[in-house]
Amino acid sequence: MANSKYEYVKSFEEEDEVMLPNLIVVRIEGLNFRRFSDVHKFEKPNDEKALNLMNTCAAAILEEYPDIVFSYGFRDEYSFVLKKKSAFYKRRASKILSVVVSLFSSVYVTKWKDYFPQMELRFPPSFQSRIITCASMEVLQAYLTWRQTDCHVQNQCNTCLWMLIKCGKSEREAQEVLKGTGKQEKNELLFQQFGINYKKLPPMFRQGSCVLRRAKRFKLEVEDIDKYKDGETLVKSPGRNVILVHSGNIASRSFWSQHSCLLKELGSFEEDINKVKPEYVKSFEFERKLLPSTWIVVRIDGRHFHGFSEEHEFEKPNDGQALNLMNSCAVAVMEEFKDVVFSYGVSDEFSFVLKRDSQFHDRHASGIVSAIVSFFSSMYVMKWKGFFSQKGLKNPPPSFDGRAVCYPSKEILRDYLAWRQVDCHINNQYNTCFWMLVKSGKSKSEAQDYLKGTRAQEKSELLVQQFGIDYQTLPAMFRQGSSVFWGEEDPTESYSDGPDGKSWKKVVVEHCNIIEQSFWEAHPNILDEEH
Ligand SMILES: Nc1nc2c(ncn2[C@@H]2O[C@H](COP(=O)(O)OP(=O)(O)OP(=O)(O)O)[C@@H](O)[C@H]2O)c(=O)[nH]1
Ligand SMILES: [Mg+2]
Ligand SMILES: [Mg+2]
Repeated sequence: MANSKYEYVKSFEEEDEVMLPNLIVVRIEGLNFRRFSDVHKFEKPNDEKALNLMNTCAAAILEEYPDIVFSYGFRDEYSFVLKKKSAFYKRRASKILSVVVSLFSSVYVTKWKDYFPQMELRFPPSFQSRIITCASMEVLQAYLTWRQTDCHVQNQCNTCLWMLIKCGKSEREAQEVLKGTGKQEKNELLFQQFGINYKKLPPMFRQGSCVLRRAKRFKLEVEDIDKYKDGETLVKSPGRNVILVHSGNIASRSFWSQHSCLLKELGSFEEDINKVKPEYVKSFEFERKLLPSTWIVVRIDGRHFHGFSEEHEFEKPNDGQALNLMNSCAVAVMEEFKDVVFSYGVSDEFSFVLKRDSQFHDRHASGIVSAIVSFFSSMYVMKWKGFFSQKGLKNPPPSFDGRAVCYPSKEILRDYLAWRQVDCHINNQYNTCFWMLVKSGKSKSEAQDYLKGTRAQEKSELLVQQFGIDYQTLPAMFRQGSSVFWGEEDPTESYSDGPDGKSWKKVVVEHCNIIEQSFWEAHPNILDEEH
């Protein structure tokens, strides 16, 4: 399809394929979870229900993405390991980290009430995610050991801390008591002061949780079984194809060899390790930064929304409510992330423009993309009922992929937005014709053939002549997409706080031509770098 002079903006997109033979791990972590767990009154130091909710989300990820063969999590983090030869999203880092965090977030919201029936979700949970590349099985082993050691250290420390707080110390005093104490001393403190034998605490708290694929010939009646195999605890089966296991050393040869799918899809470890090389840890913490002083655009796009819209019976070719739901989530993104200065949405996608000098997540691509995608996904599920009161959300809940691209000048940024709006126009005109033909009795392939090679002008005429539709009179939202931005001051209305202390403004949604100069002249503040 001919697609305008603006298409050159695609050349600013960077390749981010994780090359073979690197193994791909995605780690997600709760954003602002301290506040989230306070507001939702999680038990300290471990809330069993919250941990099981995390495990359920991990299980949903394994059920939905067959390339993920192993996952390990504790507290508010989870790591997902893709099989060795995975071609998931062509091994593109940004796509992979975003669809994982997106689905995790939307499942978290969907399943919330199963674990917290008495507690309303007060605000959307958000997670950030990143890719860790492991050049060999040895590096993967080091990564898993590092995470499980962290689980242990954090849990022991938090157990002491909260016991001290529960018996009257302030958080600061408790931290003072624990300063400089080793593993052994902490165990003794727990035993002597509180009669707690650390080793007897639930395995899920001490060891974290693994969700992995069920072996094909898995014969046990899992729900009834507590203990199986050496020192591992199989709690229950959180999904049809996956099992939940707790184990003291997930990066040991023996654990690996007990789970044939790990050996098959990932390979084996040469020997057991008990120390992680510092240079490996450094590599696990590495993150790519986006170029300074460039406009960052994060574009998100619904995953398999063709199927999702069919399943939820969206109106064709445009469902006003579905689009309004997308817009409402974009408004929430702008209110939450004050560095986002403009958003443009069409169909199942939204582009978020961050101001040129934004320091959001230190300009780390994965932090920025995942924070926005995760927040948007949680919001979408939370707001669903408000837009589709008669329709339940089916399983699996929706997810979005995302990527960040830098544009070096305002002109190129505007060409990017023009590219999206031209795309909106082309697709909408085509889809309007296509569905009118189908509704008038043609089969889908007949309609496709009929429209093949037709130009804009011919499509316009077809609509007028055959269906009496003047394309220009169709709703502006369908033809122009939706532009979301901080509106100008209007003292007659009530407003929420604007970006960077500029109060008395509110986010508005308009459907207008953003290709023409006039829009930007009328709204000089949007891309004003003095923000
Ligand atoms: N009926 C209906 N369908 C919509 C609407 N908005 C989006 N869609 C569907 O969502 C699809 C979005 O296109 P894509 O993003 O290219 O396709 P996708 O199925 O989401 O696939 P991926 O993005 O590659 O995962 C469209 O082809 C439509 O089928 C709507 O308002 N009504
Ligand atoms: Mg899509
Ligand atoms: Mg799309």
